[in-house]
Amino acid sequence: MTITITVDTAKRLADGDAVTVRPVPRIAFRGVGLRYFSPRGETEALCGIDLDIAAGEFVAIVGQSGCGKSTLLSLLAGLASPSAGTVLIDDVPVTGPGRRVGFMLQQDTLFEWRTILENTLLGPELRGGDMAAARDRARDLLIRYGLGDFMDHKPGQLSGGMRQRAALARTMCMDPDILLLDEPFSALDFQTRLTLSDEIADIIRREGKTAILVTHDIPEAISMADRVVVLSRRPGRIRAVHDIGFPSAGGVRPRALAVRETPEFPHLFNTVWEELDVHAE
Ligand SMILES: Nc1ncnc2c1ncn2[C@@H]1O[C@H](COP(=O)(O)OP(=O)(O)OP(=O)(O)O)[C@@H](O)[C@H]1O
Repeated sequence: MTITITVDTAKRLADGDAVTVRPVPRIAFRGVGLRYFSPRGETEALCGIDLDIAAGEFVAIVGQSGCGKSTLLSLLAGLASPSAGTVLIDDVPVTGPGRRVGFMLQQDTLFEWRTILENTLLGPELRGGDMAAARDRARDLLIRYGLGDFMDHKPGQLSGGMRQRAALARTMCMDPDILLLDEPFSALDFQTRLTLSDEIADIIRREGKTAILVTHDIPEAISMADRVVVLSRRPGRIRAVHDIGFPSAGGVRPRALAVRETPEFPHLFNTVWEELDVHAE
């Protein structure tokens, strides 16, 4: 007999059983569906989502507008509950917002009246605890993200890319295991977007976080992620999952550019584009 088990259940096996040990995924969607109810009627946003994401993996979600991408993130953040199925983090169902999940959004939502350091310290202030340690961590993060000289500046004195790095520092200061990135670069100009997406993917990988990026930008998804998940039109179902085999950044050219110049890129881009089915009625 061959049994596939999780690490947790390995102890219970009888001698002689052939065993494939599979670690518990950091994130699991099991048969997940979600319907919104409003005075204007019912909207089925997601249907039959089954997806495992390993610890440390970087997954991008692409799909047409309104297909349920942000809803998927809200389910993981515990801000919405599934109408069907279960969302699990380390095998534990998500029942509400928790400390393990951090958000990075399109709008950086920095408080304009607070300095960059004070913005970075917002989470620890709300959570309470050792503020001296939090201050050290915040300073260290800001230095590492290239904002060491701007800690005492107000957000209005920073460029769009710097503001997003500050927003990332604020999220990372809470040390989440999982990062949800909801179109974090879409308000930036193209050049900033390319370099910042590289920088942020590197930071997230270096710090061993598990990340889910929602984006409309196929090249961005391909160049940042380990896997690209394509959702169908609403109700969002998983249409395809692509493993991305490009090596990590490290060269002189930004990975976002280098990936676009590989021979595999056009085929992958066209495949995802067709799966998005933008012209269908
Ligand atoms: N709170 C809500 N109440 C009712 N319907 C909602 C609610 N939030 C989202 N919807 C609907 O659910 C569907 C999925 O929305 P969602 O924001 O998840 O899509 P999306 O793929 O992230 O869209 P976009 O790419 O445009 O941001 C849409 O039709 C949206 O109008």
